[in-house]
Amino acid sequence: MNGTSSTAVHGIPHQFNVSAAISALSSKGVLLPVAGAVFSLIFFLLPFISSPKVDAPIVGYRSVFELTLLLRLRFLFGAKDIIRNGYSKYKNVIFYVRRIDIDVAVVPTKYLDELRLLPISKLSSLHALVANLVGEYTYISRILESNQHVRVLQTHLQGNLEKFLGWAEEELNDIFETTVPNSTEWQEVDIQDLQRTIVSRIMSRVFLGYPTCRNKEWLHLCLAFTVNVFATSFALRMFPPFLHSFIARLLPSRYWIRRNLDKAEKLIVQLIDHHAERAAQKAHDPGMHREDEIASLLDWMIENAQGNEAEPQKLAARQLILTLASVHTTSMALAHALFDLCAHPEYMVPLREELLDVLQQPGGLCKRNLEQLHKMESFLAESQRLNPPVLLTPQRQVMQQICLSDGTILPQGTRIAFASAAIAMDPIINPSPEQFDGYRSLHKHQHDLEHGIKVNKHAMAVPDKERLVFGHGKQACPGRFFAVNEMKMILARFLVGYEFKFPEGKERPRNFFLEEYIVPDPRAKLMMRNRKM
Ligand code: HEM
Repeated sequence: MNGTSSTAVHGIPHQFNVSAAISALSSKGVLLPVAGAVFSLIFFLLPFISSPKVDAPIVGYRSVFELTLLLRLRFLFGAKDIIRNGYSKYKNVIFYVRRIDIDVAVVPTKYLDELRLLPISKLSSLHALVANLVGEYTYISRILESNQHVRVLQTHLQGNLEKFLGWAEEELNDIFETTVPNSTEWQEVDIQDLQRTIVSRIMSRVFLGYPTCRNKEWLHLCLAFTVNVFATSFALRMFPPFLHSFIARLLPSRYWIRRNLDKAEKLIVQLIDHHAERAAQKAHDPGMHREDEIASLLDWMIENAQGNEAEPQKLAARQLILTLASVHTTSMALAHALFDLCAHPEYMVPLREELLDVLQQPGGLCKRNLEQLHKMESFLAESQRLNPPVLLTPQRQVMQQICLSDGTILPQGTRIAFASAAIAMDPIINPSPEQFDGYRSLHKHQHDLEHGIKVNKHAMAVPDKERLVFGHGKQACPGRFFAVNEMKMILARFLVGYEFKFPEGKERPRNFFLEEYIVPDPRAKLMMRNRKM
């Protein structure tokens, strides 16, 4: 996946990705290592995988005679059933699943309350992410040096949500004028690619500001980096750690990660210079408003850097990591929502009516109006419930031994995760879980209101034991409030201006699974045309 080509990049993101993994695995740079993996597994890998650290059942074996190697290989494409069966059998106790590179302890949600506020020094999502992405060889381990990428979202993005959503809307207006197909005739559209284009422009506007958000080279980097990171990490995870340094040198995708980072750094240096020029202008013109200085999250990161955080190399890596966390997750969720809308067209009219009603208020797609789109939020939440990006979330690495309230010990080095997707399909939590009910969370909230519970614990961005798609606790996704509003804003534009349907003879595309990651079929398209007003 080269760093300059202008062809569309199909990628998926950790919670962050799977079509990246799928296209990555099918790219010729990775086929060889994948084939080698089988050999490697048989002869080397098994002795190197640490055995379970917690005394808990291991799920998934078909019989006592099944080889562990086969179970690990089956997890590659059969994780959904293995985890779901494990969850139905051991809902309230810890059980293990065997991934190709590690055993993961799946922990029941009864422990969430005591785990959610533990400091990162004890239980770390970052370390789990870095390990999943084989960070030492994909340069992702740089995020362990500081948490600046989380601070900027938790403080500046979250604190100025309205302003950033305003910028998002501006960018969206331009995208709909210049990029989104415009025709009164039905035409087939690669809707996943279109969503990636839209979301990467919006995120770049927020992260780097205007005009970088329209810089083709940067936009390509955003998508290529994720694909290259996933391609490299999936290939490496097939091999025992002692071979990683050797295999990494053979992987073209790893070479391209390095190139992506170098290019990003050059661009960031220009932006740092620009920031310095504006700061100098301000020194001459004290009347200049502070708002003019902070034109992007990058500006905030420069101004609020601690230690060596403002070094261009570090800022560039963090910007790409922010992109990796935000673009594919959001664009995939939007693609799923449109697939679900076509599969359940009865929702189109009520969602559109709610939207047109809200748009009677001044402010267009401002935060206040977006918050009124209750049906749309419920619909998006249902689409995510049935099509989450990851089956096991949140994931954490135990950094120091933890003793749980019932005496259960989680030893240092244990990888823990929650069976988020299986929980969402639990009929006690969500009756008739296989059925798509676009108003499910709306009805739950209405039911709560009737019983005097005013707080909306069913709001999409509020992490809850029964809804873990954005993680949970202190380390839950720091971009989730922006993400939900952004998705509503984009879906609203499509609903107002367009009609959709599946191509002739097609139905809702199935999802692909790779380990715990889920992606929509990367080949799936939609038909769209301008709506007659
Ligand atoms: C539908 C869209 C999204 C989904 C489903 C999603 C999901 C997640 C999940 C499950 C986590 C891990 C949380 C945990 O371990 O408890 C996470 C982390 C993260 N997300 Fe999101 N996310 C989305 C959009 C975004 C957006 C738009 C941004 C940026 C504005 C963002 C930034 C991040 C970052 C930086 C992290 C890593 C935090 C860390 O390093 O600990 N995400 N996300």
